[in-house]
Amino acid sequence: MAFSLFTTTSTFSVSLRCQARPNTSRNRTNPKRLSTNTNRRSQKPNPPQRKSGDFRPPSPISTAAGDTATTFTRLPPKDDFFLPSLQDSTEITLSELTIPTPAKNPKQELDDENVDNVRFDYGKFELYEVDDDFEDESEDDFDENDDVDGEMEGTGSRVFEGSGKFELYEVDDEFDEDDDEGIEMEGSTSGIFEGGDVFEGEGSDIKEKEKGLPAVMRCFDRAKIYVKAGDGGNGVVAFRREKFVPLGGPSGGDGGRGGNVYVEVDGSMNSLLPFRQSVHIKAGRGGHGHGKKQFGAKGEDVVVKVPPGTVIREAGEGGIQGNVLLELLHPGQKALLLPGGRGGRGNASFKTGLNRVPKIAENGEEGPEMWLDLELKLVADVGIVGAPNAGKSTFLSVISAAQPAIANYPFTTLLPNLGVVSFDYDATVVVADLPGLLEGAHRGFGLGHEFLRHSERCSVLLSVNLDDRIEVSSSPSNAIDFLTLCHSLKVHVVDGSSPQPEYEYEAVRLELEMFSPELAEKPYLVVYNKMDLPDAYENWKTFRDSLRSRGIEPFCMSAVKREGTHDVICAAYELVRRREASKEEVRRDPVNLNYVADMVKKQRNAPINEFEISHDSSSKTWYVQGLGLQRYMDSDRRFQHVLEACGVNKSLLKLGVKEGDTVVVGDMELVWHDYDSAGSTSRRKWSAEPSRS
Ligand SMILES: Nc1nc2c(ncn2[C@@H]2O[C@H](COP(=O)(O)OP(=O)(O)OP(=O)(O)O)[C@@H](O)[C@H]2O)c(=O)[nH]1
Ligand SMILES: [Mg+2]
Repeated sequence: MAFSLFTTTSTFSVSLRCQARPNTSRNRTNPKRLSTNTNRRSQKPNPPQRKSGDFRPPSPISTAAGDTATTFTRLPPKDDFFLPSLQDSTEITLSELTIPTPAKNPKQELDDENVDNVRFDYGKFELYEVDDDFEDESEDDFDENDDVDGEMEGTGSRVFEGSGKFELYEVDDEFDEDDDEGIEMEGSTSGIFEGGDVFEGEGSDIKEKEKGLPAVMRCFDRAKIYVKAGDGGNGVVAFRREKFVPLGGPSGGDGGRGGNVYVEVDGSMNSLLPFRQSVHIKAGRGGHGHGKKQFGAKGEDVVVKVPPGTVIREAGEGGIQGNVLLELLHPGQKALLLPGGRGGRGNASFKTGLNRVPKIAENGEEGPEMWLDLELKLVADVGIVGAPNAGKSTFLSVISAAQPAIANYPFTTLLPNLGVVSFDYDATVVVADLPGLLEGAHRGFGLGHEFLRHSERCSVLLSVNLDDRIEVSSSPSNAIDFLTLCHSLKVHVVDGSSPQPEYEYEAVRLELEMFSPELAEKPYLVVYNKMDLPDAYENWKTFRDSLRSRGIEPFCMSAVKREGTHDVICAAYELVRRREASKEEVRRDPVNLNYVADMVKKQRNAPINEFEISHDSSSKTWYVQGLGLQRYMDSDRRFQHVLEACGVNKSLLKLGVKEGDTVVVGDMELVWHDYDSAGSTSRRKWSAEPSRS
């Protein structure tokens, strides 16, 4: 009985990527075309020459002597600039409000078409290497079966090392991503340029809207990166050759292990912005072994620095989120994410009493690789929520040294502001002032989900009520996403001067609940603001009674006059402290941050005699699956011994394998031959056969 080796086709994803490249784009016909354009663009255009007869506008300011004076333009004050109608109107519903889009400059009325044009549309880009000798496509004999392994390495490492030549070209929109493994590169680059919206599982309309936001308004709180641990170096076959040392024996050293990929929390980071630039992160590969029993060098480790509050997931597909791998909250936390591949053994390691001249060596193990989705959730103890214009930023500016923008129009705050409130030497509370919430925030209205998500981590939410011109028709908008970032508390600020403060309070609350019931369950304080205004002062009692009837004791304050603010923040601190104390018990179990690496190691060390066999009778194929078996697939001869030793052959025979059946083990296809010649009863013979086309 014997297996004959059939094929050992490697199925690295990257190999496909390389194969499909020549057919992908029309630009392939002349890959240097865009680089030429780039050069051209870098040449400054000549300024238009004024002809003698050109109209020259009269100078707006002229001195008596007739000299032209310099003129300066000043922007109108903010109050005039944004939603001027608010100043006069008596009642406006929040649902009627829209966020000021940067493209919509009141001075430059743009129709919808123009607005679209103004948006930041970076298109899709793909990077590929340009061959120096590449002149004409007809001469390009691209052989798909070329050493793919080598190309894969070259492409990856050169991206980061800056060597080699790369060109940026635009990819056709109709380009079918499924046909080409280049998707990997493309996916990453679009991840760079389009921020997090690509990876969200939200409605397409929301994605559209986010694309329109300029970079400063988008939070860089999502990123998609590719990490790869280094491959192990190969072991070598070498023999000691020295004068006066006859038959020196095997001396091939082992390969070095590949570099590890670590993830570390860097307290000085507050966004995932750095991952716009570097998406592919690879650890170094281990050095190969050498003669004289010299071991290869270890591959260089890489440490991926992330801000506190980063959640790391396996990259999801088709809008489905992958599993959470790690949640890194505290500065200094460091996790081993992917361990480098083990170095292969050199022939010196195979020397035994029976085989004193081994001529085999192992290849290094491949380093594991994966795409990761990173998501940053701000870590604050207290989140301040409320309808727009309630006075949230004013409150933060009073209780901390933070200086957020404050103005009398909604959506002054577009990104959360963090402030640290110090009570004592070691007692501090981090407070996040979140953008205002509007009706529909839980569906992404306003700045919607982006902000709600961040509020999840706040311990306590403070809620500020407004009173003035704004009536909240039914719910909040922006801040909800950021609330996810606040640890344990929210302070709900209500504008006391709004016509119906209770209604506003209810609307914000409802929006929080609709976004996440967990979020709504977090402890919160309700603060009635703008008590210095007569309307607010009058409405206070009604508001208080209405909340008391529901078992909530609201606070009142005037943030502008700094009255009542101290009580609020002290109460918030007390709540945070209590919550932290209750959390201590939960934290007793130390979190194993290296469990991903442990899983990878476990898979590597899987015993070879654990395997499963399945049979497809229609194609007469047997499938053998076993993680441990795959370790030995580098050497054909040895692999067949392994199959024998670990009992795969016996099991197949028991199950009824027949002459000519195909046996698939991992990437290898083998053909089963019954070999039972007289005189060699127990010996099995293996013969290699040409691979199947
Ligand atoms: N009279 C009075 N006005 C206040 C008080 N607190 C805030 N304001 C005013 O209310 C307006 C809005 O204040 P902000 O702090 O920007 O409100 P916000 O809740 O942060 O608003 P958004 O960021 O747009 O959601 C500003 O003009 C403040 O001066 C207060 O206690 N009394
Ligand atoms: Mg604000």
